[in-house]
Parts: sequence; C-alpha cells; structure tokens
Amino acid sequence: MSDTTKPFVRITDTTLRDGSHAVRHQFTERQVRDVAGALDAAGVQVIEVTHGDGLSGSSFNYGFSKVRDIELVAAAVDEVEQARIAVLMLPGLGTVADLREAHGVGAQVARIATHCTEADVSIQHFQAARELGMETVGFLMLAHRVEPDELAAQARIMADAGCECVYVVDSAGALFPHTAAARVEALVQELGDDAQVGFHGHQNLSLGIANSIAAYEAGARQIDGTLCALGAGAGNSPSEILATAFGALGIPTGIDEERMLAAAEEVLRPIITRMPVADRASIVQGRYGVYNSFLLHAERAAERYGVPAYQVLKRVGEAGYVGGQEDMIIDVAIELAAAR
Ligand SMILES: C[C@H](O)CC(=O)C(=O)O
Ligand SMILES: [Mn+2]
Repeated sequence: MSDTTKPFVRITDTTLRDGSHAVRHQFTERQVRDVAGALDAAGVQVIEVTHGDGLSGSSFNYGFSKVRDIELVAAAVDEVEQARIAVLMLPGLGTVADLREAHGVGAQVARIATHCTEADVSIQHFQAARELGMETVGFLMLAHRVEPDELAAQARIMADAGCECVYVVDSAGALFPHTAAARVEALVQELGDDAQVGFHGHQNLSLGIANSIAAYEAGARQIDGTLCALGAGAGNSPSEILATAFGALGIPTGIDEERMLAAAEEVLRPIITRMPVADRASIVQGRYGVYNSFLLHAERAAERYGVPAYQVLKRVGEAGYVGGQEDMIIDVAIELAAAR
C-alpha cells in the first residue's frame, strides 16, 4: 500500500529509447507496440520512443535504425490509452523540424539532452517545444563530471528556457547515492517551484536503484528506468524494480506492480536476445565515468584494431570525451594498437 503522505514519483520508461542502444536500434514496429501496450496497461505514464541517440540518431556514425523513429513513435501513440509518448533529442543531431514531426504524429513530451556544461544549446528547442504545447524535460548528461553547484547553474539555463523538469543524468553509471543526492539537492534548491528535478540512472556500478531512491529522497519527482535494465552500457535502472521498490517504500507511482513485472518477464524478455551485463568493459565505464553510449563504438573499434575494449574505454574516460566525440574512440584504439 502506498502512503498518500509521501509525494508521487513519476516513472518514465525508456526501454524503447535507451534500450534501443542494446538492440543496436533494431526495434520493429510490432515490438514497440507490444512493449508500449504492456507499459501502458501497467500504468506507466510516460514512455520514451526514439533511436538510442534521439531523433535523427539513425546515421552511419550512430547506427541505422531498422524502422524510422517517426513510424515507431506513431505506432506507440496508436497503441497506448493513457500514457504520454516522449521523444528524446540531442541538439545538433536532431533539429526543431524533427520535434515538429514527432509532435505531428502525437508525441507529447520533448526531452532535450545536452552535455552537463552545455545547457545553452537547448534554449531554442525548449522554446519550440513549448510553442508546440509539448511537456518539456531537460537532460544534463554525464552529470558526474561537474560539481553540484555548476550543474544547478546549467539547470537554471534550461528552466529559464521553458524546461519543466531538469534531470540529473548519470550517463556513465558513475554516481553513488550521496553524489547523486547532492546533485539533485542542488537542483531542487536552485529551481524551487520553477521546475521539477528528475534522475536517470545506469547500472555500471549496480547502483541504479539505490541512486534513484536517494534522488527521490533528495527531491527528484521524475525517475527513469527500462524494463529488465535494457539500455546503453551496463543498462539502466530496471523499471520493474523501481516500481516494486517504490511500492515497498509506500511511495506512490500509479503503477500496477504485478502488471509491470509481467511486462518485463513476459513481453520484453522474450524479444531480447542479448541483455546488457555489467562486464569488464561496462564496469570500467562506471569507474572512469565513460558515456555509456560509447560501449558499442568501443567494442567495434577494439575488434577492428585488435585491442581490448575495456582499455579503450579507460583511456576514453581519462581523456574526458563526451557524446559527439565518437570518432576519438577510433583514435584511441589506433594509438593502443600502435603501442603494442
Ligand atoms: C543520448 C543518451 O544516450 C542519453 C542518455 O540516456 C544518457 O546520457 O544516459
Ligand atoms: Mn541513459
């Protein structure tokens, strides 16, 4: 039973976006319909559907999708009864035109993601999304790379541009409960009633759930997860465990726990051939704070140049590369191969 005195937390399920990394962006329309339908029936209020790297992520650099984003978004919109469909976009990769197209097929939530020090590149996208009447969410990625006060200053830029909830995004699964909470607290203090605060966790150090609970206790009111932890790197905080853990703590989520467990076990698990695991490469990502989307790029470069992926990722972490610098992974692999 949930305790009505505890504030509601909204779980956004991103199986059909962050989970797309783990299936190399090969979701079919049937799979999207099945997963979105099961999440909707379980009471999940927001379901994100896009290429793993957001709208227009389908490309030579990031990997081509099997089905165009816009078709998958439209299918999910068609399938759900109560949930809102969200799309993610990274300014520069996606454009305002992509946002308009997604809105045109029924997407209601725009999630705009930038590196944690680059919030200013999202201003026009928040403005455009608000003009379209979309709900707005901001993602400050690789949030472990900056101190809480600096992150809060970036959150202020997003909120002033029209963002209604700014997320602390642990893109490398490198945060701990106390470092996640410190960031959330700083954002809550900075934003006050101007915007909510959210948390997006990854499993590299097996802390996605613990960090999400710490984030909630520090004031986060939107939390991300994916069914069975399907996602980039070691995967995301598992949505079905988020729903179960919050339920056990008496924190209302509006989710039917049994239906959520069924969505994970009976709908998602049978269609996934390779689940993300906390292996040597992805644990190294958590340890050295490496963007989780880099995992598949590093594995490809490692295979091509005959060097271990975890060593490539360690070097990439030490160099501090951020999303958009995928080509540097190849340089690192070449350097490592030459040094052998
Ligand atoms: C585009 C990224 O994959 C966004 C994300 O989920 C993260 O940074 O984590
Ligand atoms: Mn993620």
